[in-house]
Amino acid sequence: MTQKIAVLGAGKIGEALLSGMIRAGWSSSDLLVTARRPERAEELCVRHGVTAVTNAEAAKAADTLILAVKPQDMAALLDELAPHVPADRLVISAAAGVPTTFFEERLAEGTPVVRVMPNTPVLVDEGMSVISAGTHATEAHLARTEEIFQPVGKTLRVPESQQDAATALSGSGPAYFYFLVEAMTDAGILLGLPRDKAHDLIVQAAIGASVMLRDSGEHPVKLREAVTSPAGTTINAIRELERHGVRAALIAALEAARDRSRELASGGSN
Ligand SMILES: NC(=O)C1=CN([C@@H]2O[C@H](COP(=O)(O)OP(=O)(O)OC[C@H]3O[C@@H](n4cnc5c(N)ncnc54)[C@H](OP(=O)(O)O)[C@@H]3O)[C@@H](O)[C@H]2O)C=CC1
Ligand SMILES: O=C(O)[C@@H]1CCC=N1
Repeated sequence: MTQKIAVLGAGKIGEALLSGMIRAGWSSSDLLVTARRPERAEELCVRHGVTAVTNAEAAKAADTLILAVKPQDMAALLDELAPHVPADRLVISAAAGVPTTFFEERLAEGTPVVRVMPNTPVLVDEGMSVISAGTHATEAHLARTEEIFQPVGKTLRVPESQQDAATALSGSGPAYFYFLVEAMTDAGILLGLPRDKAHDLIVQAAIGASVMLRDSGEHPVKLREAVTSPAGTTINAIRELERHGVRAALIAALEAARDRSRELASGGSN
C-alpha cells in the first residue's frame, strides 16, 4: 500500500496541517490535496509543492485521508467519496461535532475512522490534537494518526463522548485568547498607550504567563496570587473581572461552543 496522505478540503486547518507535515519531513511528493475551487488548489500547489487531485483520485492514491471540510459539507463529500474509498483506507476527520458513526454509515463496512480535533497553533508546532477512535480503528490506526499530528504539537486520546467538550476548550480555545488580547489592547489604548506598544505588552504577558503555566507545575491560582499584592493594582482589576461576571461568561461561552458542536453532529445548518 502507498504511504501517501491526502488532505481533502484543504482550507485553513487543512493547510495548517499540510504545512506542519512538510516541516516534519514528509515529502511533498507524498502529500495530495483537494479543494473545491481550482484557484485554491493551484495556490496550495505553488505554496507547498504538493499535488492537487480530485476527491476520488485522493481516495485511490492515498492510504490516509484527512477530511477537513466544514461539518455542513461533510455529507456531500462522503456521497462523492464513498464509491472510491477501499475499506483499508484510514479516514481521519477533523470536523467539529461530526461523530465517527456518521462516516462509518456512509463508507464501506469496516473502514477505520479516527476523529481528531486540532487547533490552529499547529501552524507553529504548538497545536493540540484531541483524538478518538471509531468502531473499526485499531491501535495501529491511532498510532498512525499520532504520527501525523504529534510533530505539530501535543496529542491527547479521549473517549469520543468527550470530543464536543474538547472542541469547546481546545479546538476553539485559541480564539478566546485572541479575543482577550484584543480587549486588553483596547484597554491599553484607553489608558493612553499607543496601539503597537499596548499590543506588545499584552502579547508578552500572555507568552510569559503561558510558559509559566506550562513549565512551573503550579496551579493557576498560585500563579495569580504571586502577582496580586496586598492593596495593590492587580486585586482592583480582579474585583472588576468578578463584578462583571467574566468567570461566568467564560463558562457560558464554552458551554455554548459545546452545544454547537453537538448540533453539528448531523452536519448541522449554517
Ligand atoms: N479553523 C479551525 O481552527 C479548526 C477547524 N476545524 C474543522 O476543520 C474543518 C474546516 O474548517 P476551516 O479550515 O476553518 O474551514 P475552511 O472553509 O477554511 O476550509 C474548508 C475547505 O474545504 C473545501 N471544500 C468544501 N467542500 C469540498 C469538497 N467537496 N471537496 C474539496 N474541498 C472542499 C472548501 O473549499 P472552498 O474554499 O472552495 O469553499 C474550503 O477550502 C471544519 O470541519 C472545522 O470544524 C477543526 C479544528 C480547528
Ligand atoms: O469554529 C469552529 O467551528 C471550528 C472548530 C473548532 C475551531 N474552529
